[in-house]
Amino acid sequence: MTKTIVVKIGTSSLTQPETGQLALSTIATLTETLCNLRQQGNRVILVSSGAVGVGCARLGLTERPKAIALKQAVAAVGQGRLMRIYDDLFTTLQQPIAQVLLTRSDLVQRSRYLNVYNTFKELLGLGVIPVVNENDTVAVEELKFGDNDTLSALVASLVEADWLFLLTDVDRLYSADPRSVPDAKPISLVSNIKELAQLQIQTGGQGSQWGTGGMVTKISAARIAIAAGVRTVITQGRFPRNLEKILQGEPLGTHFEPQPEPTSARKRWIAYGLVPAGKLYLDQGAIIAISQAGKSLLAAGIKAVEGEFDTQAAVQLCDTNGNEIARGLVNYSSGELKKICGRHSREIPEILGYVSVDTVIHRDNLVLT
Ligand SMILES: Nc1ncnc2c1ncn2[C@@H]1O[C@H](COP(=O)(O)OP(=O)(O)O)[C@@H](O)[C@H]1O
Ligand SMILES: N[C@@H](CCC(=O)OP(=O)(O)O)C(=O)O
Repeated sequence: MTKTIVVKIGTSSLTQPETGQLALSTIATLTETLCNLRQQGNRVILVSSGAVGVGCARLGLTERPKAIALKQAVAAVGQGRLMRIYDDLFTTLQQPIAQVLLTRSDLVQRSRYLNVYNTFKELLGLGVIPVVNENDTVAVEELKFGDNDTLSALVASLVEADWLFLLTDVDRLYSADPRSVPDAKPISLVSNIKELAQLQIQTGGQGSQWGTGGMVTKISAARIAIAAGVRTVITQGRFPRNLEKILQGEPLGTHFEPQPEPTSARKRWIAYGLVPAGKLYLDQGAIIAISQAGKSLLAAGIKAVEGEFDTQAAVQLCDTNGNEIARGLVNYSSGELKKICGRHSREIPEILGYVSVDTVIHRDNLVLT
């Protein structure tokens, strides 16, 4: 049966760790594998990192730049090289590809979000393999995906993919970073989000020399994807042929089972497409009301408000320790909320001097994260 498959490959798999030069055999095998998947009738999207790494190698830089302007310049050099290599390899196998460079702002505005969706739909309908990356050269700090693990999960969620593969330089997820904890236990299956919390996985530092987020971003990517009903697998990038084996049922890598009832597309956009502009800290009663009883959020349960935002902004809903529980679109600005937090809904007209809605966030605009 035809499947939609999103494959994300990290810099650590695309380049040789010792020299930073391209790992040509890996890229060639990945190309062949993705073409095979296409020929079997699947829709395939490749999310490829490497612009900064390849740009560094091209310019003889031995470290990933920290200064933003330099990183953006280096990415502009590397992205072109990367696409050239992909296009040469895919063209050898008669497979058309397309470059899709995204920034977070492309997903924040609903009309642009839908536009991106339509473009992917057309490309996949044409049998093209879109090669996606963050548009590093123009992305501004506040509106960045920051890492391609998150980007790939958002793309998989957008196109409602069946599979998301996160290819990296370890064969699977472990209970702790196997580089520093040699007896860390391999994890083969995560059946639901609750289990993920119970596993208490340690993710150590920032990952390999050239990678960006380490395992932290892969786990949060898996959360986003499984909430959208996408089965997610973390596996080793050095052996791209394993993708076909996994699709045939071999138990390789770490599998995250998709949520049985995926969150709706609009709620996914609220939770992960939008960039939260502030935080509301909730008392225990409000947390139970929104998370267990499926209720809307009322002003009475808000203990504190953080950030400056207008009505209809996306905010994070947290417990008093700052742990995020949900996100939603507010019916009041931060200025109004600071006045009415902790107060009963019937007091709102008197405090504000005008009549407005009872709910601070209506349950239709509220999504548990
Ligand atoms: N719990 C863990 N299980 C597996 N790997 C981990 C874990 N915690 C941290 N890591 C590290 O994450 C690295 C992969 O992340 P990263 O370097 O960002 O890769 P990529 O470039 O593929 O995105 C691994 O090399 C590994 O050292
Ligand atoms: N957009 C950046 C990659 C960011 C990123 O997430 O890198 P990685 O951790 O190697 O997947 C680039 O192309 O260099």
